[in-house]
Amino acid sequence: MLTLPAPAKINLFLHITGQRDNGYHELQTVFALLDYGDRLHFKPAGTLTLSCDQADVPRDDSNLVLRAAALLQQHTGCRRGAAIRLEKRLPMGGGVGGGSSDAATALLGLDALWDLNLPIPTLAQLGLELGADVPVFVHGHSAWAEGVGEHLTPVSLPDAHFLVIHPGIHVSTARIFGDRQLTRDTPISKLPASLEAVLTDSFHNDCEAVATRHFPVIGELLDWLRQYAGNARMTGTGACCFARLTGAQQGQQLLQQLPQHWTGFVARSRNTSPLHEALAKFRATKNSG
Ligand SMILES: C[C@@](CO)(OP(=O)(O)O)[C@H](O)COP(=O)(O)OP(=O)(O)OC[C@H]1O[C@@H](n2ccc(N)nc2=O)[C@H](O)[C@@H]1O
Ligand SMILES: Nc1ncnc2c1ncn2[C@@H]1O[C@H](COP(=O)(O)OP(=O)(O)O)[C@@H](O)[C@H]1O
Repeated sequence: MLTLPAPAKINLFLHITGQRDNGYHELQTVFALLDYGDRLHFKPAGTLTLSCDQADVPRDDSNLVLRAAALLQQHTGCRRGAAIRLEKRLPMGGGVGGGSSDAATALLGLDALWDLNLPIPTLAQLGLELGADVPVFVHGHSAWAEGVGEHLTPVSLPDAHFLVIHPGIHVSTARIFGDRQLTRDTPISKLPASLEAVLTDSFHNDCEAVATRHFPVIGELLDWLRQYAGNARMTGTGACCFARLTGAQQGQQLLQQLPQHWTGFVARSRNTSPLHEALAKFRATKNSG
């Protein structure tokens, strides 16, 4: 049995700098990986199956975990199976990359379980076919991202705690990107010098205004967070919003005061993904045994 984490991410800012002919948006962002997320359990088996502890998670071929597994089989010709159990903790359509991270963990976990040993760039290329956010989780570093999110430069962020709140709604990425009022001309920025710099006003999330118009509760959530932390912001295309904390304790206190119907978690940013740390341990144990 192999158990691996699928960490969340937050976009510390998100600038839309243009749009390609195929409709996809050019962006600039910093992905901060977090030490909180889903978990996947893998058992060798004759066929591919997926189970999940949460009723609203798709278990059919639309689940990114099964799509990742099928893509890996197709790419390598491998016909081995696995019984995969998904422990879902991240909100779906929350902008914290749960589905993309599950897909990356499935790619890397099955690569290890099936002894395929594909290079990381190959797995990231396969991941990109599943979603723009998958490569950052495959590479496993907090990163400055450009293009549609596939041009990644690892960054070293200072150790920071964040409160991440989900207002209980599902935001479709395609709906936000399809809005005519979305600002698509933010000037290109240079890689900022520090985390503090990206949490200041000149960096922002271009999707925030559109998402708040579609879902006023996101504006209410930002107002609530800003009473306690000036740097509150939405992540990705929503719906979650986050604030940098003075420490874990402040986060626990704020979670106690959370209005009804909102849920949240406190997490630390990680420069190296917990997934890659767990895989390194798995490989070390395998090689020594
Ligand atoms: C913008 C981000 C920032 O992290 O938003 P979140 O999804 O995390 O909220 C992501 O890059 C999103 O990546 P991901 O969620 O994988 O998106 P995909 O499945 O590839 O695309 C969903 C839809 O969004 C639109 N899309 C996506 C990415 C992009 N750079 N431009 C787009 O226009 C396309 O219409 C696409 O059909
Ligand atoms: N394993 C999965 N976990 C979450 N969502 C999934 C998964 N597989 C497929 N999906 C689909 O992807 C959509 C967005 O996924 P998610 O990554 O949670 O959102 P976001 O990109 O906003 O963080 C979901 O609404 C769901 O329909």
